[in-house]
Amino acid sequence: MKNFDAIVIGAGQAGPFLAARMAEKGMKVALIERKFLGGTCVNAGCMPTKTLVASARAAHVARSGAIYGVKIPGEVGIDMKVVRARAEAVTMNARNGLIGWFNGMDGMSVIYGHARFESPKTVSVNGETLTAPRIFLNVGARPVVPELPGIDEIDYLTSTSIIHLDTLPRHLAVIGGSYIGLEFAQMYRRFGAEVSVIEHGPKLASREDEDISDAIADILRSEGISVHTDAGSIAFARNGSGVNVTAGSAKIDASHVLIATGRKPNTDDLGLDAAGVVTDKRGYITVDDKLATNVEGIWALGDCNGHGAFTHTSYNDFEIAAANLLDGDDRKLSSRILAYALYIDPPLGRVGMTEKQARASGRRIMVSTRPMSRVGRANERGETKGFMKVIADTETKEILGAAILGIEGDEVIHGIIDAMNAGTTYPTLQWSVPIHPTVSELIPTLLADLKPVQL
Ligand SMILES: Cc1cc2nc3c(=O)[nH]c(=O)nc-3n(C[C@H](O)[C@H](O)[C@H](O)COP(=O)(O)OP(=O)(O)OC[C@H]3O[C@@H](n4cnc5c(N)ncnc54)[C@H](O)[C@@H]3O)c2cc1C
Ligand SMILES: NC(=O)c1ccc[n+]([C@@H]2O[C@H](COP(=O)([O-])OP(=O)(O)OC[C@H]3O[C@@H](n4cnc5c(N)ncnc54)[C@H](O)[C@@H]3O)[C@@H](O)[C@H]2O)c1
Repeated sequence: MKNFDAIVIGAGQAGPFLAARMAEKGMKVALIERKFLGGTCVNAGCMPTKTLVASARAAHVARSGAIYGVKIPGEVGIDMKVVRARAEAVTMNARNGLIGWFNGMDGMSVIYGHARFESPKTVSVNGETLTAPRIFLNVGARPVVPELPGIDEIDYLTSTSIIHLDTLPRHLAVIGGSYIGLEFAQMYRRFGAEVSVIEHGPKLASREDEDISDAIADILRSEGISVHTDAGSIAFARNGSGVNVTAGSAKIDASHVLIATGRKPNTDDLGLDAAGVVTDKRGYITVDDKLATNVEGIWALGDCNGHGAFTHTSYNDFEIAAANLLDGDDRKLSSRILAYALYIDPPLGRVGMTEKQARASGRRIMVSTRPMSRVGRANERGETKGFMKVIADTETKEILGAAILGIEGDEVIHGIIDAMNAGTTYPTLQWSVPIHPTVSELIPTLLADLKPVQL
């Protein structure tokens, strides 16, 4: 049996940083990872996909050159091998950066292998037993593949395998119309594939307000993507080297199928029963406001606790755990204001409540919207799709939430994220003096247009 002061299982976006902080404090730490340091974000998520999105945008801008008076002789072509190699290089730089950082770190043992609990204080990996008074779980999640008729007869892609594709599909059918599905749908359309999105719900990106979901669908349709919502029963049949996809009355002759129907936590093969750790019925580990599980000395961070499914929420879990356990601070999960972006182009930046959630909260609310076509910067850049929206509390004047679907929306939203985290009310933010010409300069104008809504 090997003794440690702490064991971290999973090297995603929380575990490595917490392990390093603990080692820095003089603790003897084991960091166990079954695949690659950096987890999903670095190896199969944000970093490769956003690199691919950048290639897709370059193709789109090149094709749009004529609008700007830029002449490109001949057709814009895509070299998928180069596209793939770029994403691979970004991943490898980040992964190797982590490997280099951990190499020779005092007090740190990085162990590659699949870890399982044997008891609340012991974990087995590669046939060895390790023990520690503190165990941190950062095991992440993986794609869900629904048992749809015919799925076992076909070759399908998931978000993990599609990033290794270095050829262009003739027709990509994307099952699932949320973050993963929509980012890949637009990307592959811009690479030159035909793309159909099949979503069984009534709206794309269904966590958003309907006006946002509708605007997203318009953006994708305007680029020639077929969008099928309320898709009815979905089934697959092999057709030579391709796949016939049926979705209600729609029939799609696809060459490739991407399954993007959600993710599930990697908690089913972790021996949680041996430790007595409780999960909810979907397998997410139950944690309190300080990320502690029901078993003393075991914490769960990142996607596996179901309180966020983003890199920044996982990293924030590390910050909360480190602040409480190492710095004598008192940080809580419930203080986090959720923000995220959807990286279609133009992107959607989001923070706080949707209008739907604000209405359901029973508050008296005010809402303001502004189309990007009335934003000077967007007109100058020739990219006027989308709109901005903000929701505020009529009585307290708090900003409750915002959505910026438009050029630089993922960056512009940070003005509102910062204001909300600082507790700034909308009348104060209205008096900021932003820079011209920017998209952000319209935020005070947007706030000035807040109108009460009928509940
Ligand atoms: C295609 C895609 C695009 C995304 N884009 C974005 C984005 O733009 N922005 C954003 O914020 N988020 C994005 N995400 C989500 C983001 O990647 C995750 O939320 C993020 O990686 C946080 O994960 P984590 O730290 O919880 O764990 P992960 O990063 O999933 O890491 C968990 C690690 O634990 C390891 N592991 C699991 N079980 C065991 C075990 N028993 N023993 C040893 N090791 C184990 C795994 O191998 C893995 O390395 C994207 C996800 C996908 C799939
Ligand atoms: N930009 C980002 O931050 C980003 C990008 C990609 C992924 N992610 C993370 O990855 C997670 C998973 O993303 P996702 O898009 O796979 O999942 P999701 O849970 O967000 O969406 C899944 C979608 O698939 C649909 N669906 C489910 N079953 C279906 C079926 N049988 N047929 C047709 N449609 C079906 C759902 O209605 C939903 O719209 C997200 O929660 C997100 O946090 C984040």
